[in-house]
Amino acid sequence: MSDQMQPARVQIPVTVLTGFLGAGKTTLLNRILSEDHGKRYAVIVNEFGEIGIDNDLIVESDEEIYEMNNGCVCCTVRGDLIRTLEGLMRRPGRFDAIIVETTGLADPAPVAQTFFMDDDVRNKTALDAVVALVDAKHLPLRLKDSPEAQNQIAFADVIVLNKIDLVTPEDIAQIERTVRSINPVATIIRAERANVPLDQILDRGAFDLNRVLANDPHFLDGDDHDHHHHDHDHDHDHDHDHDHDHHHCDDPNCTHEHHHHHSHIDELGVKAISLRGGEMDPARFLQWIQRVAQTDGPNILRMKGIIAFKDDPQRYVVQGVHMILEGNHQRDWREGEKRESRLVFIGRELNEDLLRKEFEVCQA
Ligand SMILES: Nc1nc2c(ncn2[C@@H]2O[C@H](COP(=O)(O)OP(=O)(O)OP(=O)(O)O)[C@@H](O)[C@H]2O)c(=O)[nH]1
Repeated sequence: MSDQMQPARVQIPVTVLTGFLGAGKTTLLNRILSEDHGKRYAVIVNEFGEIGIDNDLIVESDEEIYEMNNGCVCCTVRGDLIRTLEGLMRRPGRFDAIIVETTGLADPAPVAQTFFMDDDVRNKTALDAVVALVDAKHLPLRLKDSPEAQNQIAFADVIVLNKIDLVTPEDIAQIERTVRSINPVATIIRAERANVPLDQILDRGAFDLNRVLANDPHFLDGDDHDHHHHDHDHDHDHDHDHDHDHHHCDDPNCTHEHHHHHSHIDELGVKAISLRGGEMDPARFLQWIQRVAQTDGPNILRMKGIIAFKDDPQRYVVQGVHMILEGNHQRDWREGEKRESRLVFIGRELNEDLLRKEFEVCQA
């Protein structure tokens, strides 16, 4: 049936934020949520690691935030994504656009595919742009060790070359050439703390299905297996407490790599270590975390935590990428909120037992 036969529909624009671990996706999302643009966004966040820290790092706003923490959006939680989108569509008029923040290890292609595969989703939404954040400082390293980083850049319509404050002007020029060589057509915007003019990333109508099909003629094929996946998801929810969420990807029926070079997280050798404890001694904790960033930094793709310091009325947020570490007070602990400390390391060859022991010793 030709599209002309269909009655005109209002399609809700969807922006997909991609980019490797720590590249600046949440920073950009927080800008979008904080800026006075008069639009209402529904935000869907998918996170790697089971403690759910990302959701605590998103600024408070009036927007509706939906969390998907049961796996990686590019594989097992695609069914969740479709269900969440369908739920949103049942309440039209509550928001003007949708933003999907993917995990740093996600392949954006199957996420984008979702907006074309499912009839209901396809009719009611329009993929507006895939926006990729790039960490200018760590990109050369990422291109060597993480094929996902390259996929994310290759698939993007708009690329935010972020963290330019951490590199020299000569480096930026070189990195921009590298990015350009991976993706010759995307718009590239340089940024510090993702300070891009929002009209350059939102409501762009930048997603180009024809370009995607030219690169991957199978982009719109193979719905069967995906349906199988949807049925499959919930069998695995109990896996949740294992060291990380991605083992279900070993499902022999998972065919993403078939079309999309999806490298499994296990193949990347990336592991998430989630630590939980009580109140921490500030001096001991800060000294320890700085030492860890120094000694284990090369293996730490991402670190983030929310720490309850003894006698401190505010939550302390600590986060890092490799050897770069940041810490800030965030907000007051709420009445009745459990004063616990949570810390996640995502990386390679990390000594879980040792990190766990040392973390415990930092407790007050
Ligand atoms: N120096 C510097 N730091 C930045 C910049 N943008 C973000 N950061 C910091 O980099 C870290 C990661 O930023 P996020 O926005 O959380 O990155 P993300 O892509 O959401 O990370 P994941 O969700 O873990 O994949 C945080 O500590 C940020 O404060 C920048 O332009 N310059």
